[in-house]
Amino acid sequence: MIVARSLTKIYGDKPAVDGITFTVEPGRVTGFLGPNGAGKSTTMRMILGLDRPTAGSVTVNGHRYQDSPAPLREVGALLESRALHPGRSARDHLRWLAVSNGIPSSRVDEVLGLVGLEAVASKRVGKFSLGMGQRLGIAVALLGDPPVVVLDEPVNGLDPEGIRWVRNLARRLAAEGRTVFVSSHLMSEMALTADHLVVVGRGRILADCSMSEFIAEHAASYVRVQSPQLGEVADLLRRQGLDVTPHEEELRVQGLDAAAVGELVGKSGLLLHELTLVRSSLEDAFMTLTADSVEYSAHSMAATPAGIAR
Ligand SMILES: Nc1ncnc2c1ncn2[C@@H]1O[C@H](COP(=O)(O)OP(=O)(O)OP(=O)(O)O)[C@@H](O)[C@H]1O
Repeated sequence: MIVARSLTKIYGDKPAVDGITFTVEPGRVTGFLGPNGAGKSTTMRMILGLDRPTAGSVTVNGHRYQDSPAPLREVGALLESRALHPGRSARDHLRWLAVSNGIPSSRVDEVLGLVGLEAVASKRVGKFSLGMGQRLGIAVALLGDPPVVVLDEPVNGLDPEGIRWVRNLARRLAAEGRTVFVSSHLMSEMALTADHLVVVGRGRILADCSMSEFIAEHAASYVRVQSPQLGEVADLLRRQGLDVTPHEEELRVQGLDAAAVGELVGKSGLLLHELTLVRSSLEDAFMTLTADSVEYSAHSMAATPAGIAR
């Protein structure tokens, strides 16, 4: 379990992480979601003792990471910036880490198999593609068979098969009872992977809830109704207490599902030309939630078109 309390990191006079409190529970995948610059990597670096909090604290299984007697066996991590010796093979890199952390070298071939790198285990890591490098990073994270796994943007640079593999791996690790904390700036990715979400923007928590609560609260849906008798249909539905918004040549109806709206209109003898459930995507919900927290948005670029052309 990871517990952050009022965790804060200030660079210069700018808070990168601004007093956040959250818990990452075992047995589920917790998605750490936020736009670029939201403070995800900084938070993960503090979890792993690579950055010192300006204030507040974060503990892994009850103590600070740097106080752990066997850190690699306690927390496995994939961070964005990896320090790999380019001349070393993948197997030698893992062996070196295993030996220096008291992990049996038999585990090296196990993790190479787990991440699908057996065939290139002897290749120099300097020659690895981005995707192979990500797989090696995940092999490092799993080397100590840790109960807590922290993955910073693990799908970066992966092809669709690799993305699916990471997703399944994260879910499997959680099903084994581990604490799995995965960062991403893509809601669509998290929607398929995470059971729980911690959403951050500009170093602050914007949401901390289950995936299903997030969907229920933020992904709005309505029934689109088209009819040659739009005014009468609107009156009928409003009399039933429904929330009806005229929009161009259609009505947007909230409060009942499409079938129930259709039955109501059908019973009244009014004509219907279209009845569709429209769900705003989770990506839209995430964009709306984080709109004020995005550091570099397309709007600021659009305001300076000359700058883009150069
Ligand atoms: N070493 C540093 N020195 C100064 N500022 C930093 C440093 N590291 C991060 N920052 C700033 O802190 C803020 C949060 O950065 P961080 O990398 O944690 O965000 P992130 O959510 O991981 O985003 P990304 O997905 O772009 O990496 C940003 O404004 C960033 O510019």
